[in-house]
Amino acid sequence: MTDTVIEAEGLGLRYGRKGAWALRDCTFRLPEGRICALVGPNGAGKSSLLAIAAGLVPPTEGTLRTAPREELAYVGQDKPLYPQLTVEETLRLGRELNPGRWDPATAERIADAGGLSRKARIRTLSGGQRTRVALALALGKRPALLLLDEPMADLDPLARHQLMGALMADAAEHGTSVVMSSHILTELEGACDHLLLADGGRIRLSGPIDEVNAAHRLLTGPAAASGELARHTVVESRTTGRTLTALVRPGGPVDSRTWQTSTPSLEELLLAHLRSPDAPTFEAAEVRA
Ligand SMILES: Nc1ncnc2c1ncn2[C@@H]1O[C@H](COP(=O)(O)OP(=O)(O)OP(=O)(O)O)[C@@H](O)[C@H]1O
Repeated sequence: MTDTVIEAEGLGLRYGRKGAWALRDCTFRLPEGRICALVGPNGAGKSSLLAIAAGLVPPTEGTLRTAPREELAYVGQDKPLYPQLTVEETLRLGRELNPGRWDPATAERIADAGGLSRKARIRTLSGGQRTRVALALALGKRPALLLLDEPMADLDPLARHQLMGALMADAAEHGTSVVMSSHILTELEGACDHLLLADGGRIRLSGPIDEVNAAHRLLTGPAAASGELARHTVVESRTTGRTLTALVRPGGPVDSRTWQTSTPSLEELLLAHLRSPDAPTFEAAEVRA
C-alpha cells in the first residue's frame, strides 16, 4: 500500500457545544503524492476539513493524522498577509519563518509571473494578486502537503490557468501532495488525480478519479426494463417518456441488448451524487483501510 499523507477516522466537528455538525463520521485515506480535488456544495464541510488538516481547528470527535506542522502549507479563503509589507518583504519573512526549508526560486517565480512589482505593498494589491503572493509563500515553504481552500476563486481565467499550471508542475516535480477545494469543476478535471466528495458533512466519494470513474456507468434503455437495475447499485435514475437513464455502480455484467452504456464524465458523476443524497457512499478499493 502507498504511504498515506492524511488518514481520517470517525472525524467530526461541531462549532460550539450545541451547534450543528459541520463534519460527521468522516473516514478516508489520502495516499501520498496525489493531487486531490475536494468538492461539494456550499456548507458541505470542505473548509472545516481543511482547517482540521491544517491544525487550525481541533476535531470534536475522531482523529485526523497528517504530516507534521512544519511540512504543511495552508492557504485559506482569507489570505492572511501583512498589508503594510511589500511583496519582497513578505517573501523575506517566508524565508525567515521557514529556515532550512525555504525555496526562494519557486516563491519568486510564482510571485513574479503575475507581473507584480516586488516593491508593491500588500495592501495595494487586488484580491487575485494577494492570492498569488499567498501561493508563492505556501510553495516556497516546500511543503509535503499543500492544503488549498478555493485557491483560484478570485483569479481571472488567464491567471488561474497559469497559476494552476505552475502549481501542478511544481507538485509533480517535488512529489508534493495537494488537497484543493473548489467549485470550478473544469479547474479540477485534468489537474487532479484523486477525489473527495463532501456533502452534508460526510465523505460520499473517495479514491483515485480513474477508479471512481471506472466504477460507474451511465445506462440508457427502456423504462420498462427498470426492474433489471436491481442487481446494480443505483445512484440516480430518471425517466423521460419511455426512456430511462441511470447512473449505476454495476453489480455484474450489464445486458448490452437492453442498455446502452457509457462512462460518465466527472461532472455527471458528481452531479448525480449531489442530486441523490441517499445514494450509497463509494470508497475505492485502493484507499480502503
Ligand atoms: N465558524 C463557524 N461557526 C459556526 N458554524 C460554522 C463555522 N464555519 C462553518 N460553519 C458551518 O459548518 C458547516 C460547514 O461549513 P464549511 O465552511 O466547512 O463548508 P464548505 O463546504 O467549505 O462551504 P463553501 O463551499 O460554502 O465554502 C456549514 O453549515 C457552516 O454553516
